[in-house]
Amino acid sequence: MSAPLRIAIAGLGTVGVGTVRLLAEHAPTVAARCGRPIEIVAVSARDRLRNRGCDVSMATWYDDPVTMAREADADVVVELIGGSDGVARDTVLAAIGAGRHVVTANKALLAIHGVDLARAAEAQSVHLAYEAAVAGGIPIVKALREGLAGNQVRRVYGILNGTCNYILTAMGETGRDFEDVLGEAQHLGYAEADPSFDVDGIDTGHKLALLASVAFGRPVDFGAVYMEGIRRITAMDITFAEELGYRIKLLGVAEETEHGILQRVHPCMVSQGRPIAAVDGVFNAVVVEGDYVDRSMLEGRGAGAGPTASAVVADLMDLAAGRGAPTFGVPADRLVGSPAATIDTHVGAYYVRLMVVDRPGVFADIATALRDAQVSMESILQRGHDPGETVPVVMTFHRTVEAAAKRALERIARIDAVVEPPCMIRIEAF
Ligand SMILES: NC(=O)C1=CN([C@@H]2O[C@H](COP(=O)(O)OP(=O)(O)OC[C@H]3O[C@@H](n4cnc5c(N)ncnc54)[C@H](O)[C@@H]3O)[C@@H](O)[C@H]2O)C=CC1
Ligand SMILES: N[C@@H](CC=O)C(=O)O
Ligand code: NA
Repeated sequence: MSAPLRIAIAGLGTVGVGTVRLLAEHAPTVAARCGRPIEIVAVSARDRLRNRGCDVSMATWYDDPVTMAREADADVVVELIGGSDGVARDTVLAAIGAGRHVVTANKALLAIHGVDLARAAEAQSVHLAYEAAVAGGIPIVKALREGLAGNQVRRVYGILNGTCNYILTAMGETGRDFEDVLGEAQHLGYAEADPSFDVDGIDTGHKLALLASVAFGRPVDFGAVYMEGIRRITAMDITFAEELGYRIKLLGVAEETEHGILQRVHPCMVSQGRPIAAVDGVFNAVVVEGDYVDRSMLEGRGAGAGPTASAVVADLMDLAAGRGAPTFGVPADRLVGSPAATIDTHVGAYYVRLMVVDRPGVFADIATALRDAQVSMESILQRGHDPGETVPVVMTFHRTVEAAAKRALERIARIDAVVEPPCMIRIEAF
């Protein structure tokens, strides 16, 4: 058996500890499968004395991960700290500068600096691998880069944030509202350090930008991702969605359109019959639509110590076996910038919930706003009849261009009897 692959781990939190445990527990199979053992030679975290329930006594301790990345006698630095800048970025740059491969779970870092880091890695002839950064344990980066590489991808979409899917599922099952379920989700170890990254769609946006780069062979373009989170979804919307035959999921969608590649993150209504509608709890799923494969879906746990460590170790095993690949599927200079479409060009159907004061003439005002914006209503229903009180009114719009739907909603929001900003959820045809 060849010499061990020596690794240095920066960050011993949820994912770092999961990785240490997996490597200890599966050491013989890992070594057998990649032809050499993987040995942890150095570690770094904030608190040296903390009991993490895993053994890192074989490794040299560094208080500073950047010094470790520069000086430790390691072939690979595993960055599991998090954050798009600061110490995580410095650690990765130091590792690359010292000629070491990098494995990371840090989607925020790669969504913002991915192309520059890929270029830096290529200049040093080292690899930058990040399977854990997108949909945790689901091997989607590898699937896109290798298994589906012969296809022209038309669309890639999925449930990419376990925290949001957990919250939406719990709201649906218990009838509780968003704020009630949020704290519970945060205790499970899935949430980002800043929970708004999860619930405002930013984490999904980071992952989508990486998927879109590999799927469409273009530079990572996080700035072009439209993002909307789940804060405005109520238990009432989930109940209405059920009645209409849908489930509400926070999806990231990257697709080819006549205006360019559109990357969008927002709550979606998906038909109850579609496999992705049944993906619940912390589970993620990614669907790839390609010209030859048609449709392929992968489902699995997108967060948590075990699933994320599974992806980190898979990347390490590739490196141990000499199977490095360009970060985004092709060398950074061969990624081709193509036009980015904006959300206003999106064409689809819409669910709209209004809270209105129940009085004569309101429906007529709504109908006028729709006529003026050239938006065609498919259905409308009012629950409850309580003259003078506020009641929900739910409408669905036929397929229309988003700019027109927005014009209609701006007009509707100005009607006196409409007492809250409308809640609009896009209905997906897939
Ligand atoms: N928790 C999860 O389920 C998943 C996390 N990720 C990503 O993995 C990365 C790590 O996430 P978690 O393990 O959840 O975070 P965590 O907060 O549990 O662990 C972070 C670790 O980094 C260390 N650290 C922070 N600042 C440091 C500094 N200045 N110097 C040295 N060490 C420092 C902390 O001491 C801690 O050990 C993040 O990029 C996250 O987005 C990706 C997929 C799933
Ligand atoms: N906060 C993320 C963790 C994995 O990337 C999530 O909830 O999915
Ligand atoms: Na993955």
